[in-house]
Amino acid sequence: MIELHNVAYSYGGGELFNDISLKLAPGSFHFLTGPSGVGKSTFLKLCYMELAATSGQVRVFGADASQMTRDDIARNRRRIGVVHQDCKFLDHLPLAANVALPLTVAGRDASAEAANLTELLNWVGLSQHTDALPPQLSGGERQRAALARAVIMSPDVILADEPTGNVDWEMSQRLLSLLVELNRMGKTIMVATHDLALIRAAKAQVGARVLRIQNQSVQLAGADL
Ligand SMILES: Nc1ncnc2c1ncn2[C@@H]1O[C@H](COP(=O)(O)OP(=O)(O)OP(=O)(O)O)[C@@H](O)[C@H]1O
Repeated sequence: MIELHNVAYSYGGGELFNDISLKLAPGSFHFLTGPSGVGKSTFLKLCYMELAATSGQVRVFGADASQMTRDDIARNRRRIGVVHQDCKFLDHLPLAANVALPLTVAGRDASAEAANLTELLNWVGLSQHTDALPPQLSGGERQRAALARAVIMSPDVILADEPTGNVDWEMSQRLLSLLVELNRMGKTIMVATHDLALIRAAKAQVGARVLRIQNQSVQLAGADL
């Protein structure tokens, strides 16, 4: 699905990553961990082609990201659902319209897919809040709305950046179970988190692998977690 071959990345100062090689196989579930500032968000951005590798090759759905046109990148990105760390919404639009936004942006008729939208909002437990404006939602509701927005285009891959960052344990378990359910449906998942308790809880439910960023590299963590 997503492959990195000898990838390095630098924002202009020192190298953040050096010589990373990794494959995200279809249907896999990975956690990406490491201390704050180590490069988890940057790594995800390389995977969804928000950033281009300084050297080496990122291959997304079989194609070299550096050779893709802007249209290719846009088309391939629709197959990747991203849950951003800060989950921004358009505050003047109700929740349902915010979740449906990727459909609208892709030129699809959101009203024709209203049944799917209703089902999706129900799945994340937000059917009572469809008309609420984003500022009226709690942290956990916003995170679940962000997850719904990330999956509305039926992506093959879901990349989530600290999806449980600002929620309590019960809500983080609920978000985790939604991600596990998506994985069971065949989606490839990568979750960046520094929450080791969440990783342990997930390992009891799903065959997740844990990648740790350290020494400018990404390594498979052992069973010590
Ligand atoms: N646009 C940017 N320009 C320059 N440096 C940046 C930029 N974005 C991030 N960085 C730096 O790159 C490093 C990695 O940042 P990144 O956000 O990827 O880390 P992270 O592991 O996701 O952190 P956190 O867990 O705190 O979200 C940090 O030192 C950060 O300051």
